[in-house]
Amino acid sequence: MTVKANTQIFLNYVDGEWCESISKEVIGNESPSNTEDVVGSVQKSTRKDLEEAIAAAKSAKKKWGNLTGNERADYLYKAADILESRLEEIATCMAREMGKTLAESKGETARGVAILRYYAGEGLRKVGDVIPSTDSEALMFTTRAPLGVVGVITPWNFPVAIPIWKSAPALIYGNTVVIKPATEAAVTGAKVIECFADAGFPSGVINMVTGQGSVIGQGLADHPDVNGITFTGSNKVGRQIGQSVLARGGKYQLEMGGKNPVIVASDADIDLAVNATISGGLRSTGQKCTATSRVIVQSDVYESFKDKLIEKVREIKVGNSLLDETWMGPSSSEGQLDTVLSYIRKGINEGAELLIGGERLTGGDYDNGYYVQPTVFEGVTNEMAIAQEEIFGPVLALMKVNSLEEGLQLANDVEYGLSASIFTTNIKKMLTFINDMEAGLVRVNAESAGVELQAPFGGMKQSSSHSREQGQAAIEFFTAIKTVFVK
Ligand SMILES: NC(=O)C1=CN([C@@H]2O[C@H](COP(=O)(O)OP(=O)(O)OC[C@H]3O[C@@H](n4cnc5c(N)ncnc54)[C@H](OP(=O)(O)O)[C@@H]3O)[C@@H](O)[C@H]2O)C=CC1
Ligand SMILES: O=C(O)CCC(=O)C(=O)O
Repeated sequence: MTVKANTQIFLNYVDGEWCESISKEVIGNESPSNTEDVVGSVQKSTRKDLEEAIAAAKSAKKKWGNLTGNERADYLYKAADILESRLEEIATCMAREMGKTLAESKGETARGVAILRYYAGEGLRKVGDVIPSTDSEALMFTTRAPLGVVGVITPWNFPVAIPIWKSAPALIYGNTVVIKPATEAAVTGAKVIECFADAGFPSGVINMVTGQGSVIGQGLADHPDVNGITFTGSNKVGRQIGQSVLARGGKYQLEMGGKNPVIVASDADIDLAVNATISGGLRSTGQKCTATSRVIVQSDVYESFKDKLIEKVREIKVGNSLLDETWMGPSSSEGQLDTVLSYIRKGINEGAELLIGGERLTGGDYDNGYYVQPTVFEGVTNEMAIAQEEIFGPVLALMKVNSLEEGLQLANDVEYGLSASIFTTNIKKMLTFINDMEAGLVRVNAESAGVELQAPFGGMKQSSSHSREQGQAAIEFFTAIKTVFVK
């Protein structure tokens, strides 16, 4: 696309320097709220640019890995302070670039600051255990070694939090990083890397190369000097990355899609369930892997839940992500909008009943962006695409059931297993749900989205590579255990 004369061009960050790609080509990012607003441009890099970044990370890894956790923590604390001081600016950039509302963008940037501080704290926590040896004269214990160079491939839907929740643990446990942010949100990603650069990390410890997924992302996955890859994004790309890394004996971690259910039991607090369904399903325009997309309601409360839900959905204000009155912004891109609209058409064609929404929003300022109405279907059955496939948009599918058992059976009858909620006041139902729900995040009387940085995060079934990120669980991916025997 053409770059407007006043558009800032963001460079790659390699070996402590901001550099132009040898391609001399850039990619311009426009706001999905208003396509006339060009947010900035990033480098359309080549494999040669990537080679340089990986070489820099490889040569920096020994020295960085030999620092104490406390020394590494100082850099993370500095990056956190810088990000905090730029919170307003970076959140505004995120809201413009990928269409999340400004309030949510500020919340996510503050979460990035908190994650950096949390992992800085990890620098002083234990890394191993003393294990009794059968030899009375020996000392046996575990310690941990960093993987080396970690490739970080991130999506556009959390352009601050995800790059940080992957890079911060990688760094504190002694790895060096080459990050490839999602192209659609790479200007925001570059601003996050500016915070790391300004914190004075030694050259080569953190590097960023922007460009196409098939070139830079795949290049990271294929490179023999990249010891581990951590990825969040679609199942299609995730599986491909997993296979590439496995084929060369590297380590990989994949966080992918979800088709997250909420069960509303007959004894639920209905107002709570309605509010949580709306927040979990429609905030961020439904573009979260943890977003609620299936709402399974017991028949005796179905009508009252449905009426209250529709009444609240009708009140949702859709608009430009920068405006205070906006509750829901646009889809992040034209492609994403088209995907959402095509799922809505599929829902109608497959016989689901459209209760509200279903259309692209047009007229006035809407014509300059990728806006879609919040949409609710009923009469959805499990064979329908809208009950099985990740839509990544503001679309809720209502399903009526006669019992918790039937609800759980429907809830588990998908290939995904990321997040799930139940609304009930009955302890037995809560416990049954906690035991029987096939999901990595199981939530009771709380929305399906929203994870806490100090707790493990990841899915079952096709939602992840079965590892966990965040909290102290992150150490399992970013390090290898060494069992030491001393006599
Ligand atoms: N689980 C989650 O949180 C997310 C799920 N999704 C799901 O994926 C769908 C498509 O979104 P999309 O952005 O295209 O997701 P992708 O999986 O295509 O992108 C995620 C990241 O992978 C990169 N990538 C793309 N192709 C390759 C490749 N061949 N090798 C290595 N890396 C690659 C992307 O780069 P680039 O941006 O340059 O293409 C981006 O950095 C969404 O509709 C949604 O259903 C999307 C984002 C997040
Ligand atoms: O729900 C959240 O806060 C995290 C969601 C997430 O990780 C994702 O959508 O990729």
